[in-house]
Amino acid sequence: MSVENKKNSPEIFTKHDAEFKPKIQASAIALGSNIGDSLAILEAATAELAAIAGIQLTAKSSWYITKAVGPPQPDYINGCISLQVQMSPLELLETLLAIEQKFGRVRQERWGPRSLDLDLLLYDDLIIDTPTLQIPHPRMQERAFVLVPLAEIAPDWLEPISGYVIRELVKKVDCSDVHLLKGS
Ligand SMILES: Nc1ncnc2c1ncn2[C@@H]1O[C@H](COP(=O)(O)O)[C@@H](O)[C@H]1O
Ligand SMILES: Nc1nc2c(c(=O)[nH]1)N=C(COP(=O)(O)OP(=O)(O)O)CN2
Repeated sequence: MSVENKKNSPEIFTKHDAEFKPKIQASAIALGSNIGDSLAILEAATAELAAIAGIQLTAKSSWYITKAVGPPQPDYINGCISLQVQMSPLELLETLLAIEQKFGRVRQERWGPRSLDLDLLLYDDLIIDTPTLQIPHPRMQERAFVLVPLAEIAPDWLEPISGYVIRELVKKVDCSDVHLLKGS
């Protein structure tokens, strides 16, 4: 198959094809922060992403206060956005990592506190499994702090590994530690 055809057929991407630039695709991103002025950081990061060429913000969830999963640390603010992107999954990941850096993200312990975490959850119905990038995000199915905001903006999006849509996945997790941040 020609490169041009591969670009237009996301369903036949393989792990070796993550650098191909497709036409416009939908993507979902999870945002989280529990250090600094988290709400301001999350709003600014969203605006920063939306201003990038090749990215269009299509939906933004409410913000939620969530109990930290992992070692003891302050509560997080979490939310999700959906985008139309005209960049490859790898380019999108690099864009997210650059914005994390800009907002002072320091990588320390796994699941430790951070000023900004941006996770690439879904990219159309693509499945990618490489050392640097896994899509769908491998832990999204078990995370109420991801599924609750995602269900708000994309209830019918199919998570291609489980075969369930987001509104079904959110019913399978305990959402008692996820609370709407009033006014967001
Ligand atoms: N789907 C993904 N979204 C974000 N980061 C990913 C994804 N798949 C692999 N990665 C790698 O994870 C680290 C970032 O880890 P965090 O501690 O969650 O920020 C990054 O180096 C990616 O290569
Ligand atoms: N409530 C809440 N808890 C969390 C949150 C979060 O956003 N909200 N992010 C984490 C992410 O940890 P890390 O990025 O190190 O791991 P990952 O690669 O599994 O996403 C760990 N725990």
